[in-house]
Amino acid sequence: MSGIVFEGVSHDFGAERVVEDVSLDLRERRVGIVGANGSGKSTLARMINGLVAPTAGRVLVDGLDVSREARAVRRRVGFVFTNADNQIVMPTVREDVAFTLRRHRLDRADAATRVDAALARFGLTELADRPAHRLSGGQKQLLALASVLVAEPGIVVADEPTTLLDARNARRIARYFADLDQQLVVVSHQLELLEDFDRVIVMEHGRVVADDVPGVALEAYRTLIS
Ligand SMILES: Nc1ncnc2c1ncn2[C@@H]1O[C@H](COP(=O)(O)OP(=O)(O)OP(=O)(O)O)[C@@H](O)[C@H]1O
Repeated sequence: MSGIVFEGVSHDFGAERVVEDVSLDLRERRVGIVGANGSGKSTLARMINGLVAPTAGRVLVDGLDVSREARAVRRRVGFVFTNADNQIVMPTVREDVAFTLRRHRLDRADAATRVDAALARFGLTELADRPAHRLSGGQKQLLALASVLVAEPGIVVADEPTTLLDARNARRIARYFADLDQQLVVVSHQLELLEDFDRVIVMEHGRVVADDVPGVALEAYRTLIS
């Protein structure tokens, strides 16, 4: 059973219900999630790898219940945070990308080859020995993507991964996403990034209010916020 399944999922932060009875069966390769600020997109995305637990219902990843089998799920799901600073754990750019591979039991040469390839793919080769915390906001976003994707997780969830990128790097990421073999779930306010996705979910006040091919779903969202 591959894919991501939400079964009657709700989530409350204190007295506030921020996700309300969401049921989805996500098997498409590229799924976008859009919605106004505070509509519950990040909370929904975070439930895919157990960063947030459902208050009601359950989330399954490849048939595994995320609440019960969090470790196994986290090995399959790579999560790219909105705020890349949350993700930087090592002093330099190269070390940070390499850190993801520490559990992969690769020999040094294989690991170095993969790290170099990831750095090149995200335009970070020149910055490899720089202190990671001193990169610009956009460079940190590229680093966050490289650090997650170097491990080639089966599913990639990215929460607003292109907000700080210039047009050239945003196109670089869009092309990279288009070529990615893995399943990809992207939360974004940049609607053009999702235009050639397979499916787009529109959230409003914690509920799914549209769920369709991008042409239809994005139009519904534009109408909603206009
Ligand atoms: N840790 C938290 N504790 C309490 N409330 C929270 C927490 N995280 C989010 N919320 C609240 O839950 C609601 C949904 O937040 P969420 O981050 O899922 O929205 P979003 O659609 O991703 O918004 P944005 O587009 O602004 O990133 C908001 O009202 C927010 O204030």
